[in-house]
Amino acid sequence: MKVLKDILYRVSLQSTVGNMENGLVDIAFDSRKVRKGSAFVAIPGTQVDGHDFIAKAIEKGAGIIVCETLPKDIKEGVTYVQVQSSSKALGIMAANFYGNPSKQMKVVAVTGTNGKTTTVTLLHQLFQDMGYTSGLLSTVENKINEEVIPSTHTTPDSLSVQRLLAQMLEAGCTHCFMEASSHAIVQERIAGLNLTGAVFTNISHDHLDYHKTFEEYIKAKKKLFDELSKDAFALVNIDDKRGKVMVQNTKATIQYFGLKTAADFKAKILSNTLEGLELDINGKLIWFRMIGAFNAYNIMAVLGTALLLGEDEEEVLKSLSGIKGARGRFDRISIAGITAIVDYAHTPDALENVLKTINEVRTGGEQLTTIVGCGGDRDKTKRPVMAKIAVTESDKAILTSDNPRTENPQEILKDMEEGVGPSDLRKTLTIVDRREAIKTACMLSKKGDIILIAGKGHETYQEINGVKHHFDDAEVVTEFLTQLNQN
Ligand SMILES: CC(=O)N[C@H]1[C@@H](OP(=O)(O)OP(=O)(O)OC[C@H]2O[C@@H](n3ccc(=O)[nH]c3=O)[C@H](O)[C@@H]2O)O[C@H](CO)[C@@H](O)[C@@H]1O[C@H](C)C(=O)N[C@@H](C)C(=O)N[C@H](CCC(=O)O)C(=O)O
Ligand SMILES: Nc1ncnc2c1ncn2[C@@H]1O[C@H](COP(=O)(O)OP(=O)(O)OP(=O)(O)O)[C@@H](O)[C@H]1O
Ligand SMILES: N[C@H](CCC[C@H](N)C(=O)O)C(=O)O
Ligand SMILES: [Mg+2]
Repeated sequence: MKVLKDILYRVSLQSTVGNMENGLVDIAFDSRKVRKGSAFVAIPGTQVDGHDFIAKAIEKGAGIIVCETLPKDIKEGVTYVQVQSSSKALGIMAANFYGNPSKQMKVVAVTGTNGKTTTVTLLHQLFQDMGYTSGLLSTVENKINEEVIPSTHTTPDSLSVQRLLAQMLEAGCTHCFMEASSHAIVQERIAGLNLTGAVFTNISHDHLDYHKTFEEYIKAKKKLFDELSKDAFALVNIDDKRGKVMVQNTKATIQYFGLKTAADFKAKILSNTLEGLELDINGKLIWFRMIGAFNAYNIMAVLGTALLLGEDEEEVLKSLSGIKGARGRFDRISIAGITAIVDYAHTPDALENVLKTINEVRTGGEQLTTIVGCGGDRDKTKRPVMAKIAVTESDKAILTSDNPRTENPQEILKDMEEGVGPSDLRKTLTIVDRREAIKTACMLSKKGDIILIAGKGHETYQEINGVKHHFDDAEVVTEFLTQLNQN
């Protein structure tokens, strides 16, 4: 049995009541998961306050309570630990509980509005390809070597992070590549991690529902770099206007990557087509299977990380050149001479990048139809902006539902329509039902045309009122294009 005082190593304590030698069988931050002998950590949340469940946790057998405010009613035989931030304490306690796995592996966290999943997935594939056993924590899936563990968040809660890392270590993983979402950084889901390095891809409009202002959103991402140790590396996109801000207070060794500005890892795009990218990297001309200029940034982030981890440039480029990237990111489906592209672009910046890429690589003449929606219970201010980008950059746009969650899809679409100017109305359709929207786009397309289905990428569900219904953009478009092909 683990002992409380060991688990609290490096947690800054404000006060304690009771026996610090008490044992614990596990740690829980949800009273519903407490069992006899658990330590319960009370966290103030966005919906409720964990402190309101302390009595419930004790009733269920918790012998240790970690909290920010001590309850009035102190129970005999229970140990109370008061800390300034329970979520931070939880991260450090989780790391101690699982034996600090991140100290025995090389863990790299990637943050930024777009490109996190792509970058960590490429890194995982690259290191597997180069003969390492490595782990992955991402929006699409978590992986221990090649074993897939379903993912519920972009960055799991801190207990899950540490548990997964411990499992990775046990499976022989030497590296772990993980996404650090801004929510996770603010909520201290990565507290207690010993990072070998952190990467910044870019920052643009998203999640203002949660962070309230763009400044707060920048601050959230910057916190990752502020907290790196002096032995770590901070690899930053120099072409992003906030790149330097990210690392202005870091103790880590700063390195830059980019395409436009002088950088430690720099590339030039030689060609950009629907087949892939050709890059000039230090005079070497290399072909990659990834599509779009934004992926040149992701490739450079991956190359920089691999080199900072001590890998050989030639070997890295050889492997990287054959890698395809993450599911649902610029996935191409060609049937009946029509090209459908399924992409996870769910921010204005991502949508603009994907559409610009398509417009750069298309030959002209063909019709480009974009199907896009915006998620419910998420940043409302991006809705008109994304609709505007879709209609401006395409020949036809169909506004439809993404994951409405608890919102009325019609209301989300009304918010989106605000972004469509009068002159663009004639090329815009609004079809609430996503399946109908995809069907309509297929029926309006002919040989040579392109359909972009944006926003859901790898997702295989549509979340409506708390229920996830099976829905897969790639599956639906394949069904309708196949029907067209047969007629
Ligand atoms: C807004 C947000 O990020 N919420 C996360 C947060 O929950 P919360 O603060 O709302 O928690 P709460 O429900 O208020 O409860 C507060 C505390 O009381 C506890 N509780 C609650 C009820 C009870 O009966 N007993 C009890 O002890 C809860 O366990 C919790 O510790 O902490 C939870 C545990 O870690 C997360 O699961 C939850 O993610 C929700 C489900 C979510 O949807 N998060 C999204 C927005 C998210 O995190 N997204 C990012 C990616 C974004 C991106 O970059 O695209 C991600 O990393 O996935
Ligand atoms: N470096 C990049 N810059 C801008 N856009 C990008 C970049 N990389 C990918 N994208 C676009 O953003 C979409 C999401 O990419 P990805 O899943 O890699 O990002 P993410 O940061 O993991 O997103 P999330 O916050 O949802 O986890 C892609 O489908 C593509 O349209
Ligand atoms: N991690 C992002 C994913 C958005 C994906 C999009 N399909 C949506 O549902 O809005 C979020 O939770 O905001
Ligand atoms: Mg992601």
